[in-house]
Amino acid sequence: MEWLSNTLKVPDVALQSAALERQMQLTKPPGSLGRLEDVAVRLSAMQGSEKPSAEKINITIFAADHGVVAAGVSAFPQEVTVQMVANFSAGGAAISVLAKTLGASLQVVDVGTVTDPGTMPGVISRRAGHGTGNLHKQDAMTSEQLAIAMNAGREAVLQAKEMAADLFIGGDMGIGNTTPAAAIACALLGADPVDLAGPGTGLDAEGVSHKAQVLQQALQRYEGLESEPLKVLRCLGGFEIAALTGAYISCAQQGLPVLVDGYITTAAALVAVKLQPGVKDWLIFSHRSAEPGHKAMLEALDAEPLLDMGMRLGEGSGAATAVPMLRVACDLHNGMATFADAGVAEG
Ligand SMILES: Cc1cc2ncn([C@H]3O[C@H](COP(=O)(O)O)[C@@H](O)[C@H]3O)c2cc1C
Ligand SMILES: O=C(O)c1cccnc1
Repeated sequence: MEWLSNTLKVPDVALQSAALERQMQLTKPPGSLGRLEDVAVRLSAMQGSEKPSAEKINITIFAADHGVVAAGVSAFPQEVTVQMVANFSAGGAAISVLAKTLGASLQVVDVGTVTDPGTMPGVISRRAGHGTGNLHKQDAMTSEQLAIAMNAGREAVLQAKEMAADLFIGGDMGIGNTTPAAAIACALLGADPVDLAGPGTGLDAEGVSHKAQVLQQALQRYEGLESEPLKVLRCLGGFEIAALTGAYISCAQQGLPVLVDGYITTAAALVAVKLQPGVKDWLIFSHRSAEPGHKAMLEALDAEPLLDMGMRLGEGSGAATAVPMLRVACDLHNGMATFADAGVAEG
């Protein structure tokens, strides 16, 4: 995993200044397009292009199972993970529909569901195991498994780069994965599980309180986690979260902008940024999940997402929903006339 410490690219400062300058010259009061302006300027700097674009989107969903489901932390049974992999492949999931709407490429990487889904169209097998160990009682994974999962993320990004994607969206599928996501956030932020555990797929208040207890017990087994992001990922994470972390670091190494999705992907982003702070420059945060603990993670990352739609699905669905906004931002940036072009008087 030496690649983890490879140098990150840095967004182009000259293009950022040029894009900012252009925004000031477009026929509108400066700043009047609000965050659409920021996003176009950031994309221009990240893509190293005077004409930012969000047309060619690569969506990769990482799917895996979680031993901690045995502790009763999800409203849904574990077999749903592999059933949803089949649903992605058949085109019936929310993200399948969104990918079609956006004309985005969609692939699924199986990083370790409990049962092997076998060969399916659009599903790549990079299995690190048959689900993680139960983080309530043991380390979630071994170092070897962590490396397989993180490499799976890197490989997906290299492919996205090869197909000249403008933007990378990572999605998650794994019943129980709001628990490792919360565990990671608690460990890295020194937060209390009571504040970060939420209903996920639909636990009631009693279920949420049980989940917080499971998290509390899991966290008690470790010390000094705040300064050890890789250990946090290995002991308290999941294969798909590790793959997403690897993918985000890889995007920063390749200079590929990322649209971060919701709760689970933000936990992966948190690990990536703790490992390599420069990753943050490549992340655009798409939406605020309805999962209550998302807010704390976003605040820790000093991130203000574009949308707040009450979504809490995962799969990359929140990020995909924000893509039209990025397209609008790019079209405005690239297509509007300047004051000089249009002969409009400046203020
Ligand atoms: C049918 C279905 C489709 C999903 N797609 C994403 N998730 C989301 O919900 C799960 C996390 O919530 P929890 O920790 O409560 O299990 C993950 O699989 C996540 O991707 C789904 C969940 C279900 C049930
Ligand atoms: O925001 C998310 O990513 C999320 C929230 C609940 C369940 N699954 C995913």
